[in-house]
Amino acid sequence: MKILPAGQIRNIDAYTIKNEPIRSIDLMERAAKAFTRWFTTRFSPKYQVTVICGTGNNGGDGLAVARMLNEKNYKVSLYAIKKSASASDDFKINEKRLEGLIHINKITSPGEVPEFSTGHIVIDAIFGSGLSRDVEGLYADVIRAMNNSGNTIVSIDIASGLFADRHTFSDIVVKPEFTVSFQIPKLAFFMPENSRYVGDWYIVDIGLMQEAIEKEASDYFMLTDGFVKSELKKREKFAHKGTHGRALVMAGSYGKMGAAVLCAKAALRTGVGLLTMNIPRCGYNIMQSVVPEAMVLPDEGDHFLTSYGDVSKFDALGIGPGIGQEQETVYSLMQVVQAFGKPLVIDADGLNIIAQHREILEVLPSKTILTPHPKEFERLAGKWSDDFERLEKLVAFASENDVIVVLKGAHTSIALPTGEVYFNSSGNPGMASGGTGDVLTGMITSLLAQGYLPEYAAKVGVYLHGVAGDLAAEVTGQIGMIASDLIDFIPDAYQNIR
Ligand SMILES: NC(=O)C1=CN([C@@H]2O[C@H](COP(=O)(O)OP(=O)(O)OC[C@H]3O[C@@H](n4cnc5c(N)ncnc54)[C@H](OP(=O)(O)O)[C@@H]3O)[C@@H](O)[C@H]2O)[C@H](O)CC1
Ligand SMILES: [K+]
Repeated sequence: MKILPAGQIRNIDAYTIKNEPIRSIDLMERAAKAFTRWFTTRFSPKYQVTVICGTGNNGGDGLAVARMLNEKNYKVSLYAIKKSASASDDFKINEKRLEGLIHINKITSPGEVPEFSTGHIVIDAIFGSGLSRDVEGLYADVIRAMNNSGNTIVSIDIASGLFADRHTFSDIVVKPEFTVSFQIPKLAFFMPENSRYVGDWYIVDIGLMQEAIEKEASDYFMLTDGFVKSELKKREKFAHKGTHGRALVMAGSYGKMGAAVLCAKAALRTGVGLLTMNIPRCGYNIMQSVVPEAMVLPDEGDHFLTSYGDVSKFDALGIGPGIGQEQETVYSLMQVVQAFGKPLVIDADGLNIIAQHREILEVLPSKTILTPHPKEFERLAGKWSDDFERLEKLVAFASENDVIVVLKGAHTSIALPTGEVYFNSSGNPGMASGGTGDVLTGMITSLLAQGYLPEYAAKVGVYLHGVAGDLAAEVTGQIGMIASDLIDFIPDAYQNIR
C-alpha cells in the first residue's frame, strides 16, 4: 500500500471528483460515512460525543459526522472554531445541512473554549492534511483543553496540529487514542516520535479511484498481508530438504549462545531445508542438545569465532547474533563476506564491527541485508535530530552502499538501494524484548536460503516476524512475551497469511 504526501492525496481527490465523477461534497459525505461506520462499531450510542471542528474540509467532515451520529441517536455536542468568516465551500454546505438538527457552538474567543466534561468521546476535526503552519492562539487553547480533559479523542484523518509529511516541532498537537484516516496512510504515522499524536490508527476506504492512486509515484509503502501473501513461495510436492536451501549461520560467543540458539530455531521454523551453525566450541553441547535439527560446525576458538569454513556450498549466510567483537572475529567477518560473494544477512555485533571498520562496507556483496536497531544504525550512519531526518539517512545509507537496511522498531522500515522504503504494519510493543532481533536474523537468512530474492526475504521475514509476535501476544499478552514465543508462532504466522 502506498504512503503519499498531502499534495498527492489532493491530486487523487481531484482526479476522483473529475473522473468518477463525484461532487466534492459527496466525496466528503462518503468520507464521513466511512468514519461514522468505524466509530459506531467501536462506540455504542450510550457515549456522549463532542465534535470539535475547524472550518476547512476536515471541519466539514466533522460536521457531517456529527449529523450522522445524531441520526444514529448519539448525543452530540458540536463546536466550530471560527476565527474569521472564511470557511471551505463544503464546510458551508454541511453547516446548512445541520440547520434545525444540532446547534453549532461557535468558538471565537478564549472565553468560549468548552470545558470538556469527562466521559465524552471527543472527535477532533480541527485540521487535517491542510495544516500549513504551527498551531497557536485560540486553536492552541482548544487543543490544550482537549488534551487535558482526559477524554478519549478520535482524530479524523490525522491529529490536528500534526504535519503529515514532515517533522512537527510544536507540541501543540491533539493526542488521540485513535486516528481514523482516509484511504491512504500518512508518513507521519510511521515515525516513533509521533506515537502519542497518532495512537492506534486505522485506514478506512472512501472510494478514491484506484487508477488515480496508481498514477501517483511514491517511494514509501506499507507492507500488508496481501503483498506478503502474493510473495510467499509454495512447497512443491516432490520437494526434499535440499530443495529448501542450505543456510549457514555464524553466531554466538561465551555467554551469548542464547542468541545463536534463537537464530537457529527461527531459521528452522521459517522453513530452511538444512541449517548449519558455525559457533565457538563452548556452544557445541548447547546447540546439539537444544536444537537437534541443526548441524554444528564448531570453530577452533573456544569462546568466540576465530575463522570460517568452506562457505561455497551454502545458499545463504547469516552472521552476527552474539558474536562479540574480538579481533579474530572481526577478521573472519571481513573475510567471509567476500568469500561468500552473495548477499548475506548481517546483524548485531556484525553491524558494530562494520561501524568500526567501515572498509567492510566497500566489499559487501550487493543487496546484503543489514538489520540494525536504531542504536546500531546510529553507529553506522551518524546521529539524526528527528525521525524524518533518520528516514533520509536510512534511504541515503541503503543507496550509497547498495545494501538493504532493515531498521528495527515499531513499524520496522526496510530501505532498498533503489530509494524505496517499506514500513511494516505487523507486530506489537511486546516484541521489544531481548532476542527478537536474533529471531528475525534467523528468519531472513532462512528465506534467503529458500530462494527468496534479498528484497523479498527482508519484506516477508519482517512481516512474518510481526505476525508471529501478534499471534504470540494473543496467548501470552505483550508484557510476558519473550523471543522464544515468537519462534513457536512462526508456523501459525505462515498459516495466518496464506
Ligand atoms: N481524500 C481525502 O482524504 C479527503 C479528505 N477530506 C478531508 O479534507 C481534509 C483536508 O482539508 P483542507 O481543507 O485541505 O484542510 P484542513 O481542513 O486541514 O484545513 C485547512 C484550513 O485550515 C487553515 N490552517 C491550516 N493550518 C492552520 C494553522 N496552523 N492555524 C490556523 N489555520 C490553519 C488553512 O488556512 P491556510 O491559510 O493555510 O489556507 C485552511 O483554511 C482532509 O484531512 C480530510 O479530513 C475530504 O473531506 C474528503 C476527501
Ligand atoms: K483532525
